[in-house]
Amino acid sequence: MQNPVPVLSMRKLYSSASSRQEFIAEIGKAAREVGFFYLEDHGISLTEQVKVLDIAKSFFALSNTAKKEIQMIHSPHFRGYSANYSELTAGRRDRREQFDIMDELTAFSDADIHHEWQKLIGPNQWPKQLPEMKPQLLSWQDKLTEVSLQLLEALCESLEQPSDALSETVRKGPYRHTKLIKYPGTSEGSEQGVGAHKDPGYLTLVMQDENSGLEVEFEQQWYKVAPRPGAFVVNIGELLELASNGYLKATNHRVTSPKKGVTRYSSAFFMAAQLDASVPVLNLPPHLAKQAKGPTSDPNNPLLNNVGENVMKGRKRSHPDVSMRFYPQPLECTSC
Ligand SMILES: O=C(O)CCC(=O)C(=O)O
Ligand SMILES: [Fe+2]
Repeated sequence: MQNPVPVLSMRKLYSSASSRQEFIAEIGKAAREVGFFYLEDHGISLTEQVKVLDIAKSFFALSNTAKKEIQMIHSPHFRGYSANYSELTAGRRDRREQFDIMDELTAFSDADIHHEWQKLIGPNQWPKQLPEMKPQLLSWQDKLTEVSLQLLEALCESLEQPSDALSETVRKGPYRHTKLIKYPGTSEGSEQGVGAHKDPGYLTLVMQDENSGLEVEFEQQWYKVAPRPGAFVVNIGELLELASNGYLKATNHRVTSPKKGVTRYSSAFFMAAQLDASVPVLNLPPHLAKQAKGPTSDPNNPLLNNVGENVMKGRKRSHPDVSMRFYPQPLECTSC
């Protein structure tokens, strides 16, 4: 079977009332059946996208010394550069270099910290060699937030809820996380660029360059999500699966390394509820509720009520070196 990921045009959301309803039906179907879709006509130009991929290329081309100056190991807030094989997914090392940012904020003073997850909040680390990177990526992050918030509203409508059914959970500002990623080629056949996983938040928007590598699991098979110029690849995260009691689907995906001589660049934007939010399980109408089989992830998943604690748990698991340096007690004890 060919690529099961459908293509949606966001323009429909702002055209006639009937196009809007069409979009809502399409996004609902895609989010339920595949958990992935391509998004076109989202208002972010190809030029802006290329600029972000270009700054990613410039960043990863900096010397190792320059990149190490802003390595994540210097940041208790899990921001900055990660070298190949330093991140773990499903317990295995990912062969990818990354640069992570989140909201640019001032860290809490120790006296104001009541929950460990508050330490996620703080400033980003930026390379002094590329002063344009900070304004460019922060503005990119804002634009992708706008798109994601509109998609979240459309998804609420597709569940026959008011469009603002989840707005309270992002009112103070959703939790946002942007990554620039470089996947180096390999002669080893298929290496783990990033291992199979579901994203934890509400929604993820991925921008790929012209090289494929992203794969999605659909009906127990892996499919390549080929790049589509100008389109974002959007996927549903576990928080939306839980909020819809499993009606919407958070889908496993992974990236396999490109072959020798090819380098793949991408950027992923993750949006979750604000860190102190309690996310409601939506009260679906009976005809949808009877198709909601409960989430495939752990039904006792504390994600719904402890967004911040869960983000922290995920960051520690992915970056054990940062965790060891700043949060030396064992993982199991994070909430004791
Ligand atoms: O690089 C990509 O295409 C996707 C990356 C991804 O799934 C992730 O970082 O969660
Ligand atoms: Fe992902």
